[in-house]
Amino acid sequence: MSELLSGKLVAESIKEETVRAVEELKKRGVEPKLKIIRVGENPSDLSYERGALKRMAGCDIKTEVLELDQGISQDDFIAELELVNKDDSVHGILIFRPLPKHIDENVVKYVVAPEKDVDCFSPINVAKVMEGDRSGFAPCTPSAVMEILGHYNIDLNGANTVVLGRSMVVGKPVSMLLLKENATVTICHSKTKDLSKVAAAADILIVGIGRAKMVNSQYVKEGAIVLDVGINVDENGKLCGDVDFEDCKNKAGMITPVPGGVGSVTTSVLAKHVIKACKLQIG
Ligand SMILES: NC(=O)C1=CN([C@@H]2O[C@H](COP(=O)(O)OP(=O)(O)OC[C@H]3O[C@@H](n4cnc5c(N)ncnc54)[C@H](OP(=O)(O)O)[C@@H]3O)[C@@H](O)[C@H]2O)C=CC1
Ligand SMILES: Nc1nc(=O)c2c([nH]1)NC[C@@H]1CN(c3ccc(C(=O)N[C@@H](CCC(=O)O)C(=O)O)cc3)C=[N+]21
Repeated sequence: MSELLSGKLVAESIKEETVRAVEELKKRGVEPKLKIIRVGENPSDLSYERGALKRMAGCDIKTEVLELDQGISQDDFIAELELVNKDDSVHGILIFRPLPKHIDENVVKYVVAPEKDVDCFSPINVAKVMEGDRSGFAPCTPSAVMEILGHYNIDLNGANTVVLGRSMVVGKPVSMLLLKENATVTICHSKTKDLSKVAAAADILIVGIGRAKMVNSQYVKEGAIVLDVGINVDENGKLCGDVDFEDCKNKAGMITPVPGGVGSVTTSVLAKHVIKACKLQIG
């Protein structure tokens, strides 16, 4: 059995740092606050919301959920978002995505205040991730991957890293964050030829494709480090990743489980980002 990369452990260590930072802010009379904006009742939004609320409570970060009707017009959504932008008591804004189809994300993304945009929706923050400028906010999930690699002192310098998936939520930003740390990055997607062969060349394999247990031991080089970003529900209704953990656990050198892996670090990063946003805004 390979070494388990424990997201829970990493989450706990980020949480401790965050709790201390919140205490400091409160001494200065500042109460950090996150506003979650949810349109409708998408189950995956609700599941993230539950985890986020629990984590924020554990860090003593005030959190409010703005629940908007599934049918809200784009103009009304923008008006609501502008109110949150202007509200000085709110330091961080998390908008659940994807938004309903009638609300154009390519319009709305320009509205969210970049200094409050804790999950990298604004093009300003996307550009900063591309440029390797750490002054903005990278999305929480890719940042969680980096936190795990950092916590376990995994050397990225020149490391042969393969990322499966190229979404704006996971694959693309994590690739840019890895590149910033001088990893050599190969980005794969649904059109990649000989996917298992490309993956099996990696020293570090990051998987975010949304295909339950698709990545088996054929995709994994002996001793490779495997981080599974996937969150799916298997045939028995249990949470599982995009990696077939049972098949890969002996071949990989280090591997994240699901649950208890990357997903459990995401909300800790969210809390960390709220504190960063708060500090940015109070100066
Ligand atoms: N841990 C957490 O907190 C979070 C976890 N997730 C999870 O991460 C996973 C990915 O999410 P997300 O990026 O939003 O998903 P998307 O569906 O937006 O993107 C999936 C990506 O994987 C690629 N892909 C899909 N099927 C294959 C395949 N058979 N072979 C190779 N590449 C493939 C797609 O390629 P193409 O571009 O060619 O279509 C695409 O780039 C999901 O399991 C999701 O639940 C997501 C957000 C947060
Ligand atoms: N702007 C935005 N950013 C997101 O990151 C985002 C989003 N919108 N919309 C919804 C999806 C879905 N998503 C989940 C994350 C964790 C769990 C989850 O189940 N987490 C478990 C832990 C899982 C584990 O331990 O691996 C928990 O919190 O207990 C589910 C869903 C994020 N999303």
